[in-house]
Amino acid sequence: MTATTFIHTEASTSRFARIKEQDLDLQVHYNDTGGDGPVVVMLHGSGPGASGWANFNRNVQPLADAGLRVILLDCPGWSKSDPIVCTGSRSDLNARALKGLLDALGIERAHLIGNSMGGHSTVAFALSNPTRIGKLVLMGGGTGGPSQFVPMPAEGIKLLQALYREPTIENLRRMMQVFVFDTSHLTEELFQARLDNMLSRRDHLENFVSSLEANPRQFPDFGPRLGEIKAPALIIWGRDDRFVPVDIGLRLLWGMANAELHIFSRCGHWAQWEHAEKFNRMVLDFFTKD
Ligand SMILES: O=C(O)/C=C/C(=O)/C=C/C=C(\O)C(=O)O
Repeated sequence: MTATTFIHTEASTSRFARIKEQDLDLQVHYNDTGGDGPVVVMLHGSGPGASGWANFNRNVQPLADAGLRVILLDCPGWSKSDPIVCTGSRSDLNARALKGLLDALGIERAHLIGNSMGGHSTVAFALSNPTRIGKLVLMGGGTGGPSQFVPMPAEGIKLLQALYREPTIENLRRMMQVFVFDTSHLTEELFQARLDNMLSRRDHLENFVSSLEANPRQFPDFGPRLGEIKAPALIIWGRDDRFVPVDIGLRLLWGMANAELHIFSRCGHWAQWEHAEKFNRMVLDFFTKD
């Protein structure tokens, strides 16, 4: 007899929570699935139409099947979470939202996986809530601030901002062309899903543009404070990342007390999607072994 695999879908794992944390009093959307093992929260990037599910759809099943409780938070201003204009540090705002969600769900401690903006937010959360974190996985993000080699904003970030200002399929294709290394994996279905997500929440797009106008540096440089983070951290980067260059990963490696770095070749800004199988193995190994 063969065992039946439980398939974790966006719809069946979709949940809402009211969170109150400092200045925040809003509804956030999240996905919650998996086993009764350690909790892992995944935080998505800042692209138009991004969401926890869009960023991590290749990672939920293997981690949940291994018994982890997998939570994907849609940050305020994305997907089905409430809209917001952010005039200060977006990394810290997302960290407050995460604290609010963990409190609402009665979760004391969690491993965190952050992609791009999600990496910045993970570091912000680790700095403000050091007793609430287990291990950290950071991909394509962890701190704002300069690259030593690439003019900032990087070409991908310029295309991302252009897409927010003019959310058309042409601008989406332009951004996605530099988003991943091997563009042959980008299907029409993926483009359409992204476009639908984007256009279904024009308030989010307009708020992002207003936020940038109020404060162009949404993601502060945590460089001087990285040494405060003692939690084990696995930093994963794409060699060919044209959004957040690979030397930002090196800055994290040097700055954090207990970090290791893996660089994938033939990989852009979406390591967890472009190299999903190996990424999932590495992360499971990192979470389950001492
Ligand atoms: O400006 C930064 O440092 C961060 C940029 C991002 O967070 C870009 C992320 C893009 C995605 O993850 C996406 O799915 O669109």
